[in-house]
Amino acid sequence: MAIILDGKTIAKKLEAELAAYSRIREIRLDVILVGDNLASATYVRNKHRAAERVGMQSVIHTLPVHTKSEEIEQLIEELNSNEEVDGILLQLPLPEQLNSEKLLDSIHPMKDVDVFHPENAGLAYLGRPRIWPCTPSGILRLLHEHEIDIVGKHAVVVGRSNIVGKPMAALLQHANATVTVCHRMTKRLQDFTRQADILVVAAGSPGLIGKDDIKPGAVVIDVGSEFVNGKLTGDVRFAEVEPIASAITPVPGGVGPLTIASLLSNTVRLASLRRGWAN
Ligand SMILES: Nc1nc(=O)c2c([nH]1)NC[C@@H]1CN(c3ccc(C(=O)N[C@@H](CCC(=O)O)C(=O)O)cc3)C=[N+]21
Repeated sequence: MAIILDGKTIAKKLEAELAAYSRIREIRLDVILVGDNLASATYVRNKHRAAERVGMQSVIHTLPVHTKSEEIEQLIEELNSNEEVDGILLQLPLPEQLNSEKLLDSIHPMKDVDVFHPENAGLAYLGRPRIWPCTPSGILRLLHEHEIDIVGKHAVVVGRSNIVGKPMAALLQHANATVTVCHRMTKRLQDFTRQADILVVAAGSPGLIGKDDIKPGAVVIDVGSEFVNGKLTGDVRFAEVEPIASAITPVPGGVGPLTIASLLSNTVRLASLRRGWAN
């Protein structure tokens, strides 16, 4: 029987802290959503609602699927130079005609809430973070709130994306874990995952991890969130892993809500750095 790491409850707690701050300062997050990807629309709506709950201004720019790169660049340019805008998030994935890297690079580093800009990523990887990407920082908060010790533990991260896997590994290392990173080319994945005291699965591969892939007593963090037959499905087969793990996140209700709370928190942080409110 594992402890269920309830992301919703901790997200609420984080939101309460942020709401207290939003009462003193006006903070604004702008989200750009291109195309009509159903999952993206859901996540963007969740972000908008969370921002409203904490009293933050949230503006969503919904653009049609065939929008030209130049139009998005122009919008980003406007938001970059608009003093009222504290954070800019370009929702991924983008339609295939668009160059994500180029567009993400054009977001001003002081408004880059996702930590995609090389300057922010570089600072974070050097251990001098302005902010950490939303999902990794949410996961660290989750571990911290449940008093799960990280120091000296073997953390295994499955996935090496710029938004989750890479920064997750860096952040765990920063928190003094011993870190192994696995990915789709890893041979004998199970040999690695079975050694994990803390297993973070961010492969985007529904049901990838089962009971034979974990060490009894492991802490299992499931970052997977794919719609399978209309149902949000994680990378971990929860029902079979839960009895063996010591703690596990559910999907939904685990990492997702904390990712959003961290997004709001990152927006506040960048606002205070940019506007000189930082203490
Ligand atoms: N530039 C960018 N930044 C992102 O951070 C980003 C992105 N693009 N593209 C897509 C992924 C995915 N992502 C999620 C956010 C919230 C939930 C979430 O709220 N999940 C809820 C439930 C979702 C639902 O209502 O069905 C939960 O797990 O309980 C999930 C996934 C952010 N992403």
